[in-house]
Order: sequence, then structure tokens, then C-alpha cells
Amino acid sequence: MTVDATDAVPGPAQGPDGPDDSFHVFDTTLRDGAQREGIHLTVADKLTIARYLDEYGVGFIEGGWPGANPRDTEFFARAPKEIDFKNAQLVAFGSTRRAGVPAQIDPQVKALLDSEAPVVTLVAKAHDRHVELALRTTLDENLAMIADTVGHLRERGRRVFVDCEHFFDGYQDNPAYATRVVRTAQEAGADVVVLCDTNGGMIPARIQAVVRTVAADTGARLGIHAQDDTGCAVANTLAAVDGGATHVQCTANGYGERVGNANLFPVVAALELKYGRRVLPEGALAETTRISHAIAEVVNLTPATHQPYVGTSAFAHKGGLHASAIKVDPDLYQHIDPELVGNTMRMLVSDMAGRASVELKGKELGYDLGGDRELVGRVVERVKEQELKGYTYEAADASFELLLRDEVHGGAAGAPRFFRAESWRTIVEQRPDGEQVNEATVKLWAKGERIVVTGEGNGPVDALDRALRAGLERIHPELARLNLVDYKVRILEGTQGTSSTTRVLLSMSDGGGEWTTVGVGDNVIAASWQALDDGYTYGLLRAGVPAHD
Ligand SMILES: CC(=O)SCCNC(=O)CCNC(=O)[C@H](O)C(C)(C)COP(=O)(O)OP(=O)(O)OC[C@H]1O[C@@H](n2cnc3c(N)ncnc32)[C@H](O)[C@@H]1OP(=O)(O)O
Ligand SMILES: CC(=O)C(=O)O
Repeated sequence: MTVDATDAVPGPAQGPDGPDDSFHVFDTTLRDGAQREGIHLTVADKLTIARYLDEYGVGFIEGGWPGANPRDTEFFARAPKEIDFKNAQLVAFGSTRRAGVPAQIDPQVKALLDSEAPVVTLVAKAHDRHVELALRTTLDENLAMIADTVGHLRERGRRVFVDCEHFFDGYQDNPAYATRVVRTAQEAGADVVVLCDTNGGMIPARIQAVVRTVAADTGARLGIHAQDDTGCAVANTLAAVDGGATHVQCTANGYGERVGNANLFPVVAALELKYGRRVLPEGALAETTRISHAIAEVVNLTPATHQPYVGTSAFAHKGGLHASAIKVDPDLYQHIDPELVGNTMRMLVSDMAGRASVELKGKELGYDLGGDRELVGRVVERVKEQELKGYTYEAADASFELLLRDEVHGGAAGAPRFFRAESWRTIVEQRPDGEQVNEATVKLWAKGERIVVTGEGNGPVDALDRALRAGLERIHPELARLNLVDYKVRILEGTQGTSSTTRVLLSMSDGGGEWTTVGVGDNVIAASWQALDDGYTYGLLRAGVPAHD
């Protein structure tokens, strides 16, 4: 469903004649995004991210601050040679000249020109207090610094955007001076004057009102740069668009200084889907989830599961009532079709599930349970009973599928399996010389054969895994492809006295996909055994091995 914002004017689509300059999507992941604590990008990382952003179709990529560090300088030297930009222009970031130093001889202004970027963003002070306290110069000299630097860059053929730092705080304290800063930048030749909520303390209504007033007072083309300190950066960015801004500065996944910046993906998705404004090339919106996750991979941060539009939970439904309506029409509990942004709907099965959740989850897994109310009811009951004991199926689809499979095959005896454990045991020996030996023995039945194997490992669970795998691999060589990729343990609060329960979630991969299983027990080894048993069973099912008992 598309909801048009009251004041928004849909812009023309980006046509075959080239990029439409009437609205700018400006990305600053490589500059402001890199200011996030914990992100450290190499030049190669920056080049990779720039390729993704260009592929996605942003109009401008702010690559960093040439001259501030060797890495950013190298990025500007390499990017034009190594990337065949299809959609984006490269932007160099820097500040206005130093107080009292002519722009012609200011080394960091020279570095901006030396970067050969066709576009330059200059950060300028717009708050009188900052001019006096941080720059330690006069209000007039600050205006001269802006005019001289913009003029100098314009004379040398650069397109210039001016980021008015602390604009909204400055406007609150001294609107006349903040407005003079905008006029000065505009008159000196800046194409866009970007109003920055640098401390991120603003809220949408204030942003919209100020942008609207400044646009009317100056006639300047305005942009918005919103930090997320109130959690309103995306809303503030859209409010600025409502107020008349036609240039939005964002970062992939909202990375940025302190808590971050306006997140590129929800901003772009809102512009396209809610405002009806085409800001990306044809087909690019459907790549949103892939691009978001790919960039997260490069910066080495796990993609946030609950991120709007692109998170794996963005279209995951847990409540039974939600599922029952979704069964009729997914629109009833979704604001958009997830495919529009390259995401997918998922059903979660838990103790909050009802029949509809189980039916839809079954369908997602390839089981048609539609007609069998009794069977579906049995699955719902079993899930609820199991979750009371500590199991969790929303995170362990593979264990849920095995439970479902058992019920489909008639319950009590369960579905045919590939092996059954007669017994297992582990020994942890602490030797006098400090060495620890972890050993496990597993006794199994598979294909009518009794198998007894031992394994040694780094810990008791590793030893158990090795023994089970060694025993099964003789019969099922397909298991050689399986790897344990994640293992999580959680101690659940005891329900009786001091007793507590251990839950293990274990993820395996066969190179083509990953699955997660759950085990619950009085201790970590018992819980791990169950998760391993389900993990290998599911792996064999995926490999298409016929089950046998
Ligand atoms: C809001 C933002 O996010 S803006 C971007 C912020 N990003 C960064 O700072 C990352 C890159 N920065 C750096 O590598 C370094 O800070 C550099 C290379 C830019 C400068 O380093 P240094 O020369 O050692 O100066 P330092 O960082 O201590 O201070 C910044 C100087 O710039 C001045 N300055 C700040 N804003 C401006 C401006 N808009 N115009 C001109 N000068 C400015 C400050 O007054 C200060 O001057 P001073 O050296 O006379 O005290
Ligand atoms: C320019 C910038 O990053 C800011 O004002 O927050």
C-alpha cells in the first residue's frame, strides 16, 4: 500500500536520459559512517562499499576526508581508476579554510582539490557559539572562510555542497546568523546548503518548521544531515523533505558518529514507497536487503535483525492472531510486500502460535497441513508443552520441522530417523601436569548395525560431536560436508527451587544453507546432545538421504 505524505511532491522518475538532479540521495557511509566506534575500514573495504552503493544507485558517495589520513587520500586516488561508477559521483569532504589563512594556501583545501573529486562537501560552522568557542574567531571571519573556500573551489570547477554544522541548534540560539551562513554559502556558489542536526537532538516537527522557514527566507536549495541521538534521524530526514529539502544525507544501516546517522535504507524505501518518488534506478529497491547485508558484512558487523525493511525480523510474524489474518491476506499485518525491498515474510512458531501459524510455517517448509485440524492442533499443543520446558522453536526451524515431521508420521513412534542413540557418555579428565583430556563414547544403532565409537575434543561437547560424527560418517558419508557454525548456551531460570535448565542452540551448514536446532536438558552436555542429534538428522534429510530405522 502506498501512502502519500501530505506535503510531499512526487519527483520525476530517473529516466533513461541520465540521473535526475532534482533530488539527491547522498551517502556518507565512507565518511560519517566510518566515524562509528568499532568500524575500521581499509581502502579495499571502502572500494567494495563504494561499488555496492553505486550499484544500489545513490547519486553521491562521500568517500572520506582527503588529506586527513593516508587511507582516505589513497581511496580518492584509486576509486576513479578501479570503479566504473554507473550512478554515483564521488564526493570529497573537508572543512572551510582555517581562520586567517587564504583558501589558496590552506593545505587541507589543497588536498580537496588534489583528490580530483568532482564534488566537494565543505563543513562550515553555522552556530555562533561554535564560531566563538571552537573556531575561536569572529562571526564575520567565519562567513569569509565560507565564501572564500566555496568561491575558490567553484573557480576550479568543483561542484560544492556546504554542510552547515550545528545548524538547528544555531538557528534556535541565533536565527539571523544561521540564516546568514546559508545565504553566504549560496551566494558564493554552493549548489546545496545542507542543514545539519550535528548533535542529533532535534525532533521532526521542529526540523520541518525550520527547513520550511529557511527555504522561504533564502530560496537556497536545502539538504538535510541528521544524526540519530533522539532515535529520530530517519523521521527528521523525511520531515526535512516535507519542509522542502531535496538532498538527503544518509549512511548504510545508519552507521555513524555516536549512535549513528539517518539510515539510508528506510529513507530511500520511504521516499520510493510512501512518497511515490523515484530516487533509485529501475529495479534497485528490490536489492535493498542484499545491499544492506553485504555492507554489514564488509564492515564486519552482524546485520541488525530488527532493522526496518531489511532486518530478518522485519516481516517475521509471531502472534497467532497475526498469522490467522495473514493466512487470509498478508497485507493485513504488513505495511508493504517484503519482496519490494528484497526481503521475505517468515512465520515464527512459538508458544504464542495458533493453528494458523503452524499451517503457514508448515507451508513455508513444504508441508500442506491445511485440511487436518486434528494434526495441526496436536503440533500447536506439542510446541506449547515443549516451550514450557525451555525449548524455543522460533530460532530453531530445523527442530520444529523434525517435530512436525514426527507428528505428520503419526506422533508417538515419530518419523523414521537415520540413527538412534543407545547411550552416550563424556569424561573430562584433569591431569596432574595441567593437561585436560575430553573424551566421549557414543553407542548408536543405524541401518540395523550397532556402532560404538569414541572421540576426543577441546571440550566435552566437541568430543561428543566428534564421536557422533565419526560413528555416522561410516554409514552416511554425506555428513562430511556438515560443519558446526554456531553454538549458543543459555541457562534458563529454574522453575522449581534452585534447579535451572540449560538450552543449547546449534547451527550447522552444508555449504548450501544453514539450519538451527535446539536442545534442552539439566546440563549443557545433555542439551547439546539433543541439538546435535537434531542437527545431524536434519542435515541428512536435507541431503536427500532416505530415512531408515
Ligand atoms: C560533524 C562532523 O562529523 S565533521 C567531520 C569530523 N571528522 C573528523 O574530524 C575526522 C577527520 N579529522 C582529522 O583527521 C583531524 O581532525 C584533522 C586532520 C581534520 C585536523 O587535525 P588537526 O589539524 O590536528 O586539528 P584538530 O583535529 O585538533 O582540530 C580541528 C581544527 O579544525 C578547526 N575547525 C573545525 N571546524 C572547522 C571549520 N568548519 N572550518 C575551519 N576550521 C575548522 C578547529 O577549530 C581546529 O582548529 P585548531 O587546530 O586551530 O584548534
Ligand atoms: C557534517 C556532519 O557530519 C554533521 O554535522 O553531523
